[in-house]
Amino acid sequence: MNLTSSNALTPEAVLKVLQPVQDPELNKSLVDLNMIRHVQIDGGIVSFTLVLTTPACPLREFIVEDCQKAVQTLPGVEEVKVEVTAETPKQPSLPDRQGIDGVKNIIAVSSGKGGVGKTSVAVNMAVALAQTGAKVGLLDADIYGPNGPNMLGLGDAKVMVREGADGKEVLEPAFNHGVKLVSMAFLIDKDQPVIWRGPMLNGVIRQFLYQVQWGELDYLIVDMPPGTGDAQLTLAQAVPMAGAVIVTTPQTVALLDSRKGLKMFEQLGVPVLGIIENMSYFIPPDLRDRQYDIFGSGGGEKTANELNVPLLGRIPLEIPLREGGDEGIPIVVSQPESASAQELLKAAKQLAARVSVAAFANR
Ligand SMILES: Nc1ncnc2c1ncn2[C@@H]1O[C@H](COP(=O)(O)OP(=O)(O)OP(=O)(O)O)[C@@H](O)[C@H]1O
Repeated sequence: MNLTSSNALTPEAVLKVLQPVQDPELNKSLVDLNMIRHVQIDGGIVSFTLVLTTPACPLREFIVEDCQKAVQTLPGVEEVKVEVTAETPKQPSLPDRQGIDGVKNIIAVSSGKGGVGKTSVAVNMAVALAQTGAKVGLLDADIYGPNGPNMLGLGDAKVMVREGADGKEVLEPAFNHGVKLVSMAFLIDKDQPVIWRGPMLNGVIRQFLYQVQWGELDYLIVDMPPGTGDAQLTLAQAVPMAGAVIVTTPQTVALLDSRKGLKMFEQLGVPVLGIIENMSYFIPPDLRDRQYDIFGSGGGEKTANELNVPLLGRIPLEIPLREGGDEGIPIVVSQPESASAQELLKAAKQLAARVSVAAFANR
């Protein structure tokens, strides 16, 4: 009997023992998903690359640990080295909707009504995703309150127009905190009221989608105007969307409006990836262990359950979040350890996970 060969530590033996380890979100074997690559053996040291479906994977440590435990059951293993990288899947294209070259996932951030913190959430989630290593763009399509540039510290930025390789005009996005940005604010005179008819808005949104040099992006976050209007319709009919996120506060009135928004996206064939409850509770700066439910509590969770969509996060009301927005340094950069920054990062990771699940479900 040849004991050495049957017990030999080989790449095949490593893949075999990793076969039952699943991606907990996709419920499929990591090996079958081609997420385990470049298995190498050097004496008792086993090394391989784990290719996740998003750099923002919320279960990264958990999956690495599962892999290490499985490989350590093989005789002769002294150490398991896992190099973690990511390849974000691209949403499949649709016959009647034209994707953007290089842009893998387009995500709308919407709210039923204004002032719920939609832009703050969109900006911070975009920056949080970039912090995990993802390539991120932000299209600020909120004509009524295009605050994206101010919140990203790009208040004085202008859209740069130049001639592309094919002689057509192309727009260069602005860039800060790891995020590429184009905003309606770049086109609007700050002192003039915005009176745009549907076709005009439609034209600008399409220009921002297709004429901007976005380059390679894992996620393009679109900050929508509040409500259910032309911008939502244009976006949903133009590009294949990974999905929409609805931002709400815990109050009943805000939640009723959110339900309408959610129904609208469903009617347009855009999956709702989740709800984010903002201003969930107030943390006083001088009493950090206290929480006050200024706008009520539990509303986001109740609505998410009722409508069968995940609640991606509950962001507290904190003064530094507002200050960060005013100063152009998002709280995930200025105070990453704060409760709201942590919750925004968690929500961004949950969102990325939902996008990956949707991309694989559509294959
Ligand atoms: N969790 C929070 N804690 C503290 N301040 C917040 C929070 N969320 C938002 N704000 C503040 O509330 C104000 C409104 O937020 P924001 O502009 O993000 O809302 P919005 O929903 O995008 O509004 P609109 O749709 O009307 O443009 C801003 O001054 C912002 O800094």
